[in-house]
Amino acid sequence: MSLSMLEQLEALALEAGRMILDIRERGASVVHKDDGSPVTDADRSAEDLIVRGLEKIDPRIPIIAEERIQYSGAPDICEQTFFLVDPLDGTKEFVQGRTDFTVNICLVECGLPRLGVVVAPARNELFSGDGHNAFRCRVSPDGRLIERTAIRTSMPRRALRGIASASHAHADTMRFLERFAVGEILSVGSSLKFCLLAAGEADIYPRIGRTMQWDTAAGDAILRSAGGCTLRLDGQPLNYGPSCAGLNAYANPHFVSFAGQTAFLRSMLLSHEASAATGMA
Ligand SMILES: Nc1ncnc2c1ncn2[C@@H]1O[C@H](COP(=O)(O)O)[C@@H](OP(=O)(O)O)[C@H]1O
Ligand SMILES: [Mg+2]
Repeated sequence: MSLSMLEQLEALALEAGRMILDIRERGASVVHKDDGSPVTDADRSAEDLIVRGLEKIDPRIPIIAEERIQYSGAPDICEQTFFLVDPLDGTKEFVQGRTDFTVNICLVECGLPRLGVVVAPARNELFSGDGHNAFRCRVSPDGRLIERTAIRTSMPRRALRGIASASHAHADTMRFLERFAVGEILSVGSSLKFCLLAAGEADIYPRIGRTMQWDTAAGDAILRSAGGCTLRLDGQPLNYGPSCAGLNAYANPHFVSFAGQTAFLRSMLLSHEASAATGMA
């Protein structure tokens, strides 16, 4: 029986996750990029493995991957169909010896995140979504899927449960959470934030700060597949694809991810005039 595209992406992300854990076991070497953010040999090796795998799955689909775009530039994107790859999201957490780091692969179609896979290798977990259904899977210590459970977002409560970046939650993010009367706030590194919204463990994830499309696409695909949504602060949809020439082409605007419906989040954003009041749009 031939595997679906989602199953092939899951297998590839699991393989990359195993490689990352092996490198961590041996001791990863860390250098800092021009922007001061860390990169390790685990990021680079996992990305090479994923790119080779994606080229085998469908050589016609262009690949935008975090590390290679910095030295070889971006390929031409036709009709907004392409893979977005972040081989190791949450590199800071990885370097600090924490478990909230992930492997991310997303297929973008028509500017929308359609298929997404996020593997958290140190937590033995995989999340995925195909546009209709989302899954949380347990992974065995040798990297096999051993249990697949369907997940949905939970109906947001009156006191929203917030989730924010562990390493990059700026004052603007905290002000946003206060404005929306968020009660408890979980602090988590990497794209796991989207996955925890998708699994019903949090309600709202505002990101008032810099992210790139490869950081968010796979997690966002899973959240949307589970019934949630992601909007820019002005209430417009968050889309994927190059917005200009150069490296900033794949930078995201500020955004909010939500466990409920798009119309509800949009009316919340507009009624609170979040972007206008803070100048954060
Ligand atoms: N000052 C900074 N240093 C490092 N990464 C930053 C950053 N500001 C934003 N980021 C982005 O935030 C991502 C991590 O997300 P989070 O803060 O939600 O854990 C990083 O992904 P990488 O770890 O793949 O580089 C990076 O793209
Ligand atoms: Mg990243």
